[in-house]
Amino acid sequence: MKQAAAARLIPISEIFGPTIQGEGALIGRPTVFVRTGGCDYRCSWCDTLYAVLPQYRDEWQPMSSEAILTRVQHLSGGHPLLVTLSGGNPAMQPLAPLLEQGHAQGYTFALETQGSIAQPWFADLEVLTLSPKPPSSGQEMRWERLERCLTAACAGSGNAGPQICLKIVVFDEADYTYAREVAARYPELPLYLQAGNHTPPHLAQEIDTAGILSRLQWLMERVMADQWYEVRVLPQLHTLLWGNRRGV
Ligand SMILES: C[S@@+](CC[C@H](N)C(=O)[O-])C[C@H]1O[C@@H](n2cnc3c(N)ncnc32)[C@H](O)[C@@H]1O
Ligand SMILES: Nc1nc2[nH]cc(C(=O)O)c2c(=O)[nH]1
Ligand code: SF4
Ligand SMILES: [Mg+2]
Repeated sequence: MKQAAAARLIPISEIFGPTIQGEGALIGRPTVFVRTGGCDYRCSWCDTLYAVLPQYRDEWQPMSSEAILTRVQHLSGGHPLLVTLSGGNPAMQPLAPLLEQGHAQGYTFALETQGSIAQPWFADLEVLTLSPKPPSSGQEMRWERLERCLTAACAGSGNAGPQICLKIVVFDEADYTYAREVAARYPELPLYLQAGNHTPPHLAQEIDTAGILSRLQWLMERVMADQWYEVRVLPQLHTLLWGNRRGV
């Protein structure tokens, strides 16, 4: 009995907000972030390695879904709002009870994941952001896994299923070509290009905002030159506002 309860605990790296969602389809939207610990990927430029690498495990707090929701309620002053689940890879965690309990109190949920692990509870989300990793990440693309995530999100019987969107980080021409391939495979899904931050904490002392903005400019010009008019091009707004600061 004790063990079953322990199995439902979720390793939490941080819970913070309300802040604005700095990325993708919901950019600018007030939200509280719940960041789970642990990831099945090791992207070369990951900006949240403290929620990825096992060496940080001691900093992750095992929490029940009730305790997570209590913290979210405290931060939001009891006003239901959008909760963004990120990580690490939050798809590794048993989040169905959190969604159920949060929904009962009026909270809505968006999830950020790379699309490597599918969960039946994807169907209970309001928004699912799939962020398949481009060549610069050093991770191998497994299309069948992304496909399984899409199937899981659409398989729910009780509701309409989440709004699904794709978000691809672009650093260079090879990443851009990859993004075009993703768009060609999934023409029906809204796709966001996100200019990469080449100066995450483990790679630089300080953020290079000017460098990020010139990549964003290159990316916009690249998209216009291709007359690619269905895509959306964005920076990480929180990075422009707060650099590599945690908890914002
Ligand atoms: C830290 S990840 C956590 C969720 C999940 N593991 C994922 O990758 O989608 C959240 C988002 O940040 C993006 N990201 C991570 N490092 C970045 C960087 N250096 N520059 C731009 N975006 C980055 C990821 O690609 C992902 O879209
Ligand atoms: N403000 C803000 N927006 C974000 N969008 C995605 C984030 C993430 O790390 O998953 C993030 C984050 O850490 N902060
Ligand atoms: S998948 Fe996400 S959290 Fe995991 S290493 Fe890559 S960017 Fe970081
Ligand atoms: Mg981030």
